Amino acid sequence: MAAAGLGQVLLATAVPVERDAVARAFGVLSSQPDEAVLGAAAGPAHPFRPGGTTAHGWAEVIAVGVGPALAAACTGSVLTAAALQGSPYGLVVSAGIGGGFQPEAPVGSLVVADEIVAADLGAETEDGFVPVTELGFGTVAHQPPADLVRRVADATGARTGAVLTVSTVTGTAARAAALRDRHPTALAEAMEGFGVAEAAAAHGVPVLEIRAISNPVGPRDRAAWRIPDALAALTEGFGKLAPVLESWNRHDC
Ligand SMILES: O=C(O)c1cccc(C(=O)CC[C@H]2O[C@@H](n3cnc4c(=O)[nH]cnc43)[C@H](O)[C@@H]2O)c1
Repeated sequence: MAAAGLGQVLLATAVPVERDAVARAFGVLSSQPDEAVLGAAAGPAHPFRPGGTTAHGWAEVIAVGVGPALAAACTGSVLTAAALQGSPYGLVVSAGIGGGFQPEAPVGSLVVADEIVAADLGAETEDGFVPVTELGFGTVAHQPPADLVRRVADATGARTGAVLTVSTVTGTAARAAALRDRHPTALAEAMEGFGVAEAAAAHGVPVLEIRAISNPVGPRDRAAWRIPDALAALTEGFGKLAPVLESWNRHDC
C-alpha cells in the first residue's frame, strides 16, 4: 500500500459533544469554539471555522457539522488548508454516534466501516431505488484500507461492516428493512461518513469511519437514544485506538 503515514490524523465528528468524547480519549479538551460548528443555532457566524484539538501532536479532533454536505465542505476546507501549509493529513476518520441495525450492532457497541456507503444518493423509481452510479454519475461507496480496519477491530472489539450515510434518520421498520435489503452487510447508519470520505478522496487521503451505537435503526423513539452510553463507548474505543492510529501515522502500511 502507498505511504500513508506522512501526515497527521484528522478526526472529524459531527457535533461538539462527539468531538469532546473523542478528545477525552487523548486527555485533551477542544479549542474549537462550539459556535463555529453549531452555525445558525448559535448565531449568524459561518458554520465552521477551522481550529481544533491537538491530541498527542499527531491528531486533530474537529466537529464538522451534521449531514454529509456540511461534513464534506468542512472536512475539505481543513484538508485544503493543511495541504497549502505544507502539512497534509495522512488519514481522515469520521467518528461519532450512530444508529445500529439489530441485532448485529447493539446499543453501546462500536462499529468500524469496511465500506462507507451513500444510501440515499440516487433516484426513486416505480421499480425501487436506483443509485447515482447506475444513472451514470459519481460514486456511492468508499473503501477504507482493509488492513487498518482489521487493526481497529482487533484493538477495540468493534464489529466490522458497511456504515450507511443518510440525510434522513431512519424512523420506520419498513425503511430499516429496505436499507438492509439493499445493503445486507450494513451494521450502522449515520449522517456524515460519506461526506467526509468524499472530501478525503478528493485529497487522495485514506478514510475510516467509526461509530458508537446510540440507538437502533428502526421505528423512531428519540427518548430511547442512549447518547451518554454511546459517547462513553466512543471515548473508550478511541483510548484503545491511539496506538493503532499513531503507528499508522508513523509507518507505511
Ligand atoms: O432527533 C433526530 O431525529 C435527529 C435528527 C438529526 C440529527 C440528530 C442528532 O442527534 C445528530 C447527531 C449525530 O448522530 C448520528 N446518528 C445517531 N443516530 C443516528 C441514526 O439512527 N441515524 C442516522 N444518524 C444517526 C448522526 O451522524 C448525527 O450527526 C437527531
